[in-house]
Amino acid sequence: MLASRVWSRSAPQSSRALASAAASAARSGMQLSQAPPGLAERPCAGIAEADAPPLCSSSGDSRGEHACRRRTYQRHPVSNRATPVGGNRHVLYASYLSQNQQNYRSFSASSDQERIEAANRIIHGLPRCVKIVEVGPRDGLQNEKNTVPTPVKIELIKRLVTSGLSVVEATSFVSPKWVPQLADAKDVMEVVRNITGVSFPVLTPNLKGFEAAAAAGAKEVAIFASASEAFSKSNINCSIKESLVRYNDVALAAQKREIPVRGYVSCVVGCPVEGSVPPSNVAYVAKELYDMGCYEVSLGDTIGVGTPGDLALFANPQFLSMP
Ligand SMILES: CC(C)(COP(=O)([O-])OP(=O)([O-])OC[C@H]1O[C@@H](n2cnc3c(N)ncnc32)[C@H](O)[C@@H]1OP(=O)([O-])[O-])[C@@H](O)C(=O)NCCC(=O)NCCSC(=O)C[C@@](C)(O)CC(=O)[O-]
Repeated sequence: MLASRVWSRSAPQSSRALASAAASAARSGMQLSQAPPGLAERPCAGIAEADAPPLCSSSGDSRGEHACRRRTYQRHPVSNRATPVGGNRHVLYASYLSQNQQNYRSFSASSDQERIEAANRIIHGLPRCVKIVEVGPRDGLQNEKNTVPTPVKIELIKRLVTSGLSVVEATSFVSPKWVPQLADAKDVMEVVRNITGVSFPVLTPNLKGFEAAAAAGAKEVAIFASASEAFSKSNINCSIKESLVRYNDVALAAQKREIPVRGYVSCVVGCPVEGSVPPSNVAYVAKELYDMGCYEVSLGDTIGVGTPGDLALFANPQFLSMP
């Protein structure tokens, strides 16, 4: 299964916790988020701003049904302009991160008692909640050697929902020539679109996919660019720049229909073809996706090679303004 790490709501904590959460994300589709500077943040329903923990991964979807405060770069899903709320969060986050780096340092270089105290500080600093975007029915099944029958996919989705997941990426409206395993996207959506209280985003690589998804009743779509040129070409058969042009068309079409769009950036640390990927590529693609209207942007350590140091970089408030 491929990895994803979001940057949309929530604030990262220590670099190690962040990395470990991102590593989990790589395996399960759980997504972490952190707000880049100048982007909107908004509280989760259920917790007053003053009570909110300084850091929080997000949970659930944009409806805010979970009682956590989301630090989000979330703008209104279909608006092109972010509305900043609580603008000092990045400062809070930065000081938090450096405090936790100190905690880790004292953890590794001190007495037992000091280690216990440092461990407690780290544990207390863990996020109160995380957003889980379950991507198994899409990201998992797209790689199956044999195509899973549609009723089995639907049953899988239903069981995932029953387990309490509130965002389940249901399928992809991609070319069946490229991903035959998901050629039944319309049939899957036919059923799951009637399940209420859960978001079922679907991947749409182009306008054709978006139109098909919308016609099938998709209420949320996801566009997926890459920070690696080689991965972009092998995954969606076009350059990063070309993909952004396509995705801009999708974002505009989605905006007209008031369909929220999530963004993915793949290969944020490493690419199976190119090797290491410059963080400036990630910043560029993430910002483009955000600017075209994505309400959240997932940063994917697609091949799971990130280290705490790599991932902490994305938590830096200056990350988006990297040259
Ligand atoms: C992007 C394309 C379509 C370009 O593929 P292409 O071959 O360059 O496109 P094309 O425009 O030349 O079209 C080729 C054929 O596909 C059809 N077609 C074209 N578009 C669609 C569509 N939307 N739905 C259905 N059919 C479509 C089109 O009509 C045509 O059919 P023909 O005329 O030959 O009969 C193709 O490369 C593709 O579908 N790629 C998707 C691959 C994919 O799903 N990858 C997901 C991998 S996971 C990932 O990306 C990372 C992520 C998201 O998980 C995050 C992370 O973990 O990091």
